[in-house]
Amino acid sequence: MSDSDVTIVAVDGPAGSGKSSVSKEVARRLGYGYLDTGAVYRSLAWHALDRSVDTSDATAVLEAMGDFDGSISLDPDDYWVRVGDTDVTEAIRETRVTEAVSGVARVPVVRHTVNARFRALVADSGRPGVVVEGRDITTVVAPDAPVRILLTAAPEVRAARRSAEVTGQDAAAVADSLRRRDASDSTVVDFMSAAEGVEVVDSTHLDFDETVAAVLAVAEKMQEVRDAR
Ligand SMILES: Nc1ncnc2c1ncn2[C@@H]1O[C@H](COP(=O)(O)OP(=O)(O)OP(=O)(O)O)[C@@H](O)[C@H]1O
Ligand SMILES: Nc1ccn([C@@H]2O[C@H](COP(=O)(O)O)[C@@H](O)[C@H]2O)c(=O)n1
Repeated sequence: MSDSDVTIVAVDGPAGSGKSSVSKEVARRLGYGYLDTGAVYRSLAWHALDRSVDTSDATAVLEAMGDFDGSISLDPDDYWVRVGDTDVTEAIRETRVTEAVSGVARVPVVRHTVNARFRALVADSGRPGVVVEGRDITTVVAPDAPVRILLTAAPEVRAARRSAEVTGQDAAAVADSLRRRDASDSTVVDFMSAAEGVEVVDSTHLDFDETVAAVLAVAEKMQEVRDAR
């Protein structure tokens, strides 16, 4: 990714830390594209479930990947995710997909394949920069990005924010779901602590606008440091 002229703002963090909503707004403010890498893993999980594949079976997941025809918009103002001709933007947020996605994401060949896709999407974005968010963007997908941020918030705050948007699910169930997904995902990549050179933005005591401002300030500072070298 470092060969591309496109500036990358890499944002990682645990489930519900605000990566998608904050990164999308940061992309708008910077005039950048926005790449939601979790949505790509989710669309692959949706596709596997659509094929009635057992997503804990790595061989079956790989087979399902063979005819996966996914696409994603990098426009923060016109965001969509598709599998073939089917718009799955909403469907990939369903609980059944959320529960299955970690199984898909733990398959090494899957990760390798989608990472190559992420790099191509950024390089071909036609934008001066792209905010790329996920779990391993600062460490694996774009370790040389000029801006690398770990976006965190206390577990109970993340659970409260997520349960406020999920109607019909109690707060304890939401907290448990976030905890289980983080535990499972953490066995594959470390996104709970910042790698060397990665700046932490902790939004526990920040509202949404303050968090966007904090990320923009860190991005500006890191970009200046890089430019001064
Ligand atoms: N600083 C903040 N203050 C208040 N609410 C916030 C803040 N940051 C994010 N939110 C809200 O928290 C919820 C979770 O955010 P978001 O979906 O962006 O997280 P995420 O890290 O992308 O989650 P996931 O990993 O599950 O996809 C959303 O409702 C979002 O609007
Ligand atoms: N870089 C990434 C991004 C995501 N994942 C996996 O996808 C799941 C969904 O991601 P969200 O950001 O939409 O919550 C996530 O739980 C991981 O299993 C990943 O492995 N690497």
